[in-house]
Formats: sequence, structure tokens, C-alpha cells
Amino acid sequence: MVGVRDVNTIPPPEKLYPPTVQPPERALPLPRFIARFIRNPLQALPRAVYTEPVVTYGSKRPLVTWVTDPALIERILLKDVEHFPKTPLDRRVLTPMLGNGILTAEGESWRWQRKIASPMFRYAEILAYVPAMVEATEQLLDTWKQRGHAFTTDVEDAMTETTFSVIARTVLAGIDETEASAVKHAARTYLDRISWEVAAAILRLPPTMWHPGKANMRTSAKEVRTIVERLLAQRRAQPGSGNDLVARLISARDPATGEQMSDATIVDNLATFLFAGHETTAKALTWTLYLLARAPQWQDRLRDEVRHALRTSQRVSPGTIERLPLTLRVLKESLRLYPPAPVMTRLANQDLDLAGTHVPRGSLIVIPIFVLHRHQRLWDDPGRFDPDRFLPENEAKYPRTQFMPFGFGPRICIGSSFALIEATAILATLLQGARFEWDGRHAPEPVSRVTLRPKGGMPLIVKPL
Ligand code: HEM
Repeated sequence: MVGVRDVNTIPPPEKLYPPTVQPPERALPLPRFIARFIRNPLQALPRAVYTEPVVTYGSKRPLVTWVTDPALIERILLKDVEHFPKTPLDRRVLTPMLGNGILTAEGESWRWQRKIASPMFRYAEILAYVPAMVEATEQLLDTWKQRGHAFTTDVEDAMTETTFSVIARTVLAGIDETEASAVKHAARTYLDRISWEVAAAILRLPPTMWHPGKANMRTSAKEVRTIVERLLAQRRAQPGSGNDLVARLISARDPATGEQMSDATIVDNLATFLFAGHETTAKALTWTLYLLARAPQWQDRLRDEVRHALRTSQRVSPGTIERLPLTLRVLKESLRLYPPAPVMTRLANQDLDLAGTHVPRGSLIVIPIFVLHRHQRLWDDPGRFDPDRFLPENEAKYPRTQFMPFGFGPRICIGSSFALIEATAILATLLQGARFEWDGRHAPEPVSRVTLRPKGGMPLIVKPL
């Protein structure tokens, strides 16, 4: 039986095994594999991927090679990185929305863009955005407090609103509400049907092939890019304004040559930051709130930690972030169990051997982060929620590629500091203003749609404090 762990079998919170995907015992025949893949790609991965280092799918020529061995992942993403470029699949699926920005570009173009943008994403620079992150969260808390009583709400929606509001303030100050809501809606529509496009790419069907939602995906991509183009034009007309990422991208120069980004490249990257920068962090917060609602003792400990860290002040500030080690530990355990970007892909650009498995040139390599983080050989009791795995003395024992919610190597997420600071600031602020409780029933299946969504949303009981 493939499905979500039955709610009735979930043990009490001291030993919490939150919902996961039950993999098929054996690899499924192609038609069932594809049908299940379209519903939820994670449900198509056979159990062997959770127990073996390398598993291939496909009889003559593998359609997919799943790799979950930390040493092999390090080889793919770092040591032999030139033999494992990003895939045509990634480009096909993301380019209509993101163009040739940092996430999708390759070679010299990628290197140059990454060099120009990296300084803007340094930890110290991002700390300056903490007030914007706290303000966006306080706005949400205000609307909750106005209700004056406990209520059930979908925290997935609330977190998407909040992280988008942060991105709007820090990446694109000046975006108005109508445009912001159009971008949010378009990003959701684009991701809704993305599994069709991924499945078509795995089967090497032509990019022109029709599938449900294809036209909507195209329209959504166009809509986002038009809004971003208009905003950039506005900012060009008022040079020197603001400290957001648009202003920084406009003025950034290659330190060696003085070269600046073209408008087309700025648009690609703004679309990338809008898209990659809010959905992922929203999902991290959504799953964390679920875990805290299921483990109220952890929720209390975190609330206490925040109170102490705030000292005499009322609000979370840049200085508070580093005083919240327990909060960070819980966030990491949440990122382990529910990695917001659950899958990464690479292309083998030559014939090779991976732990005794022959992988022909042109093979699609998939690093299923979701499975890596729950691999039977790597983790003790992998399905259990246990933030103490990330006590410094425990964390030091894991190879660098055993826990990698942000990827690894030269293409590691440029926004990882942004995401961790933001998730910490938002969570700490939320815990000061509300309590989150579970309704005793909802056990959402994690569904991969580029980001990891909870099936049926994430209704939780919110009690304003
Ligand atoms: C919890 C939140 C986030 C998670 C889990 C996450 C995850 C990832 C992962 C796994 C990759 C590597 C993809 C690959 O190598 O194939 C990546 C790359 C990237 N992420 Fe994030 N991300 C998050 C937040 C952000 C934010 C906030 C931004 C920007 C504001 C961002 C921008 C990017 C960009 C531009 C890349 C491409 C980097 C490159 O190829 O050089 N991400 N992210």
C-alpha cells in the first residue's frame, strides 16, 4: 500500500513520527511510475532508494539514476563537478519563468552572475533585512489578534503571504499590492502543473508537447516577467533609490572589469529571487509550525528561548538571531524531514561508474534530498522528529553531504543565509504572538512540486497570545 502513514498509528508527541510518503516496495512499471510521478514524484521512488546508495530505473538505458550516498554526492556536486552540469530538464522546466539567471545559467555566464551577486547575500548584509522580516510578521499577527479568539487557519497560505511580503520589501521595494498578488498567484499556477513538464522531460518528449496546464504555465511566466520588467524600468527612471536587491543589482560591478549586469540579466535574476526566495522559505516555516504544533513541549522551549534572547526589547532584532540556537536546531530538523527543495538533478556528461553501477553518458542523475535525509543507512530512526540530532556534537559527525537542504558545492543556494535568518526571525516573532495547535487529525502527505507542499494545505489552530 502506498500512501500516508495512518494518523491513528502516530505515536504520542514524545516520539513523534510526522507524516511521510510510503514508497512502493518495488520499482513500478513505466505507466504506473509516470501516473504516480505526476501525482507526487516522491511516491514513485521505490523503497530501495531509502536503503541503497545508487538505484537506477529503466531496463535498457536508465531513465533515472537516484544517488543517496554522501561520498558520491560530494563527487557529483564538488570533486567532479565539470562532469555533472545542470540538466536540460531543469532548464526546460524553469527557463520560461527564470530565463538565464543564476539558478538556470551554466558556464561562464553563471560564474560571472554568481560572482556579482554573492556579496549581496552575505550573512552580515542580510541581517540588515531583519526589521523588514519582523514587520511583515507583525502585520500577520495583527490580523490574527484582531479576531480576539482561537481559530483554524491554513498556515501554508499565511506563510506564503508573509515570505512574499518580505521578498517584496527586500528584493523589490515598490511592487504594489495588485502586482504582488499577481506574482504570487502566477508562481503557484506555474508550480501546480510542473510535474507534467518534468515527466515529459524525463521521457524525452519534445518541449512543444501539450499537457494539462501548459498554457497556464506559459501565461504565468509571461505575467511575472512583464511585472518585473516594468518594475526595473521604474527603478531605472529613479536612479540611486533604495537599498533592496534591485538597487544592488543595478549598481553591482565586476570588481575586476567594472562590467555591470544587463537589464535582461537583472530581470532573470529578480524573477529568480522572487520565485526561489519566497516559496521555499514559506514551506520551511509551514512544516516547522506543523512540527511545533505536534510537539508542544518543543514549542514551549522555543518560546522561552526567544523570551530570554529578546532581553529587554520587545522585538526580534538582527542581534537576536544568533541568540536562538534551539530555534535553529528545530529549523534544521524540519529542513531534514521536509526539505523545501526535495530533489536536485544533474546530467552525467560522460560514461561513468557510481559505486559499481554503470551510468552511461547523458543519464539523468537525481539526488532526492528528501530520501537522503531519511536514508536508513545514514540516520538513526530517520522518520522521528528529533532536533537533538543537530546538537553541535552530533552535527559534527555527519558528512557535509548527508544533510544538505540548500544543495552543496559551487552551486549551493545563494540565499541560504537569507532563508535561515528569515525563517528564524519570522518564527521567533510568531512564537511571541501566537500558539499553534494540531487538530488531532491532519497528517498531510508531503508532495513535491519543485517545492515540498503539504497535501490539503496546513490547517492549524492559532491561539493569539
Ligand atoms: C529554505 C529556503 C531555501 C531552500 C531549501 C533552498 C534550496 C536550494 C537548493 C537545494 C539549491 C541548489 C539547486 C541545485 O544545485 O540544483 C538552491 C539554489 C539557489 N537558490 Fe535557494 N533555497 C532557499 C531559499 C532561497 C532564497 C531565499 C533565495 C534568494 C533570495 C534563493 C535563491 C537561490 C538561487 C539563486 C540558487 C541558484 C544558485 C546557483 O546555481 O548558483 N534560495 N536553493
